[in-house]
Amino acid sequence: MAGKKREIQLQAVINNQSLWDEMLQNKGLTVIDVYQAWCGPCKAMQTLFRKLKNDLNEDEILHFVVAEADSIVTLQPFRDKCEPVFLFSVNGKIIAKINGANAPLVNKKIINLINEERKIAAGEMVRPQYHEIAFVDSDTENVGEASHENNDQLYSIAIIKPEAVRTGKNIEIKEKIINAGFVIEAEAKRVLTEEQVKDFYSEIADQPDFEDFLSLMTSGLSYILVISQRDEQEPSWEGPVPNPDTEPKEPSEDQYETATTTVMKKRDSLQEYMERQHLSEFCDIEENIVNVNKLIDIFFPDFRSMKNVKLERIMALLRPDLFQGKKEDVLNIIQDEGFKILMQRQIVLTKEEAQTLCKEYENKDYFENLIENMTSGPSLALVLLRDNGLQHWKELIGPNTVEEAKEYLPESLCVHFAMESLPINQLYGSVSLEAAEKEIEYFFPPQKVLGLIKPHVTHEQREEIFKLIKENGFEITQMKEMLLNEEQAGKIYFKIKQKHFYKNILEMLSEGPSLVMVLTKWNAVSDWRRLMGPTDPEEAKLLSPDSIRARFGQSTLKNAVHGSSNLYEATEVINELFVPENPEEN
Ligand SMILES: Nc1ncnc2c1ncn2[C@@H]1O[C@H](COP(=O)(O)OP(=O)(O)OP(=O)(O)O)[C@@H](O)[C@H]1O
Repeated sequence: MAGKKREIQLQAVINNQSLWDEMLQNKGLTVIDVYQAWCGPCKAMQTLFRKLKNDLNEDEILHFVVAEADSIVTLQPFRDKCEPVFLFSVNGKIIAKINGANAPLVNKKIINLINEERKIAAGEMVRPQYHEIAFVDSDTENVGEASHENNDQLYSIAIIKPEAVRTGKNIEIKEKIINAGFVIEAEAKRVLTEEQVKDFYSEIADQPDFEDFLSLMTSGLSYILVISQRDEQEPSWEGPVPNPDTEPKEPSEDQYETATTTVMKKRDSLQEYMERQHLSEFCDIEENIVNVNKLIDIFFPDFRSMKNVKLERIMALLRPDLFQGKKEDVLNIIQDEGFKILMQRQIVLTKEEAQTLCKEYENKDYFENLIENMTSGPSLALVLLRDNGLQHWKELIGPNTVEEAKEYLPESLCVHFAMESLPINQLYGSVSLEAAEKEIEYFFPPQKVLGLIKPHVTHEQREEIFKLIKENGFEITQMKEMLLNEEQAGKIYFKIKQKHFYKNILEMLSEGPSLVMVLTKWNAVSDWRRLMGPTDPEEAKLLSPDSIRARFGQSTLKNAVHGSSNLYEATEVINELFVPENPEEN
């Protein structure tokens, strides 16, 4: 009975409409456990609420109530449901709902909202424009606020600031985030525009040093990370679910302690974790769901659709006979099957390489012939990307030998492209995703090139160029904004220092900050030059209308971008302009 007494003190009972309306006058956050008369309030969550009440110690702005759906008209949509529902009212506005006794989610929601209330009270932020949620029948809803809560609520956004990226601190921050049990779901590297900074940090915009902050935040590359909690870290305890047929049991004091501690420890917010690690000055965390969703929409427009897709990268190979005879046919099929060809190259395999790639045939009597055949001329190596790519490629090409393929998968490419010369599958594919990554690394070793976006290019055009860079398979591994001085410009353009137009280049570069980037991919030097297009934008428009210079160049001098001419030049200039990407390795 001691437990019962505590419950009454913990949660006010709301069992008619006028008490409900009165409750909406509460200042701050009210956590409402909506219950049915026949099954009573959710006992399992009371342990958590009691703990939060004690830990947060915010009785003025944190209230807990139980509200009986059967006797309150507003709560009609929640009648006759066996699953508990928790509503969150801030200053009388119901702004969120969580279905089910999901202790971690409820815990996180309360802590976030109370932290917000504290910041608002301290004048550190303005009250967000919450939208009041609509109550819909929770059995029929499959979109809207509730699914929002269950699916999206768990994401946070981390913005690693330019200064941290410049000094290589981003590596440590990412490692710590991962080691603490969070998952980096997506990552973008961007120089934030002034508008973006003003928008995201609007709550501190009236502070005297905001202009300095603005220039720091736009001075170079920031990392924007979408972060979630790792699933397996979810505490298994959710407390006993109330059963209408039996008297609900209170957890024992022991259970109560362990369970609640688990909840509190494991679901520590990312913000709290960063503060404990003394990393918050390098990295801002956004956990407010409205802002998180806004940031995801801006920086990761494909994020939600991509989350449901298992994109896999594999390596495929057309053996020499097939490559010589039917290359176009095979490439058409690959594209028709929904694979994106990320990279491709012709390669004459060495004996060792052929032996490694043909390992599965090493006991066959034709192995020697096979190796001879494989090294006799160019093969075509491809990196393919597709949803469920590994399995789909295996099914498409079929088994290792034509004999097996005829028996088990007569429709496969193995049968379709069988060649007289050898009884094997003329197509190869990685056996696993791990093997694929190793093969890709081996056959398509990444190269770095310096890319420079010239000062005349606008922020909007930069965004377009980032898109092209990404679409063309480059990774921006380092980036910063620099007002290039004569010495730095001389290092980039050392080859043309004697040219008559060199002084014009210096003048053009002094007109404003350039954006310098390290672009990484296989064959980066020549691929970047191809993407830039011819030096003269007019010529580019004719010869390569989709190139960057054709689209954003104004003249030969103001031709939007620069790129290293060869690998040696790229390495030299990158070393001059950037600190090593991983300082601890050096
Ligand atoms: N005749 C010219 N008049 C003015 N500027 C020029 C002229 N020719 C080249 N430039 C400028 O000098 C830069 C370097 O010239 P270069 O001949 O090395 O061209 P590139 O290799 O196509 O370009 P980049 O080195 O910038 O990638 C060009 O990008 C252009 O901005």
